[in-house]
Amino acid sequence: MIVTPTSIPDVLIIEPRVFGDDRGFFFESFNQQRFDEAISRRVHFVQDNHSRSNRNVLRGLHYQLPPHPQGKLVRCVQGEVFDVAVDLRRNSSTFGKWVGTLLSAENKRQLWIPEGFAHGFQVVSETAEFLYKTTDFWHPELERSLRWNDPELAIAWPLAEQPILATKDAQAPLLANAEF
Ligand SMILES: Cc1cn([C@H]2C[C@H](O)[C@@H](COP(=O)(O)OP(=O)(O)O[C@H]3O[C@H](C)C(=O)[C@H](O)[C@H]3O)O2)c(=O)[nH]c1=O
Repeated sequence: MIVTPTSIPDVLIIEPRVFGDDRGFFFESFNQQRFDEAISRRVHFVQDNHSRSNRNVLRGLHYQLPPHPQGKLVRCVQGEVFDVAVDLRRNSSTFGKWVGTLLSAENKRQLWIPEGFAHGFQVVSETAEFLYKTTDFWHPELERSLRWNDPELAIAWPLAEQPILATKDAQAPLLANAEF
């Protein structure tokens, strides 16, 4: 697999080695040993999630507060999404900065988003199915949202029209007022 740091070095793009033949394709979507080597630490995923969304749905930006922040290994297995991570680590030189990349069934790319980041995606295909592994369990009492179109973040979402949002995301606080 090819591991490429993004402009926020701890956020990694992972491209698996895909084996194609006249039957189709095979690839290892997760290998504990190779993943730990890629991020230079032992990671223990405890939960797998799967969501399906229609075009222009924007899920996020979400994160969990300490003591249960979630690291996420995300991928798109049908359709295509623009996936975004925002650095909320107070002592980080890239605090408040974001990175984004297109994840699709076609490119089979994955994004590793460490603990301390807000995460979200916008669907750019007719539908998209999104899978991700998390390093801690869901703690709804610690879950927080960050406004997707906060001018301070200035995330370059790909679709111009108003996205389809959950109420909690439409009403999410700006970074200046967020709790983290
Ligand atoms: C996150 C989560 C949710 N739920 C339940 C709670 C709701 O009844 C239902 C939908 O939850 P929500 O609207 O929060 O789903 P998303 O908007 O896709 O949330 C996710 O969106 C962004 C992209 C993320 O990175 C987060 O992991 C996650 O917050 O699933 C669970 O039962 N377990 C869970 O781990």
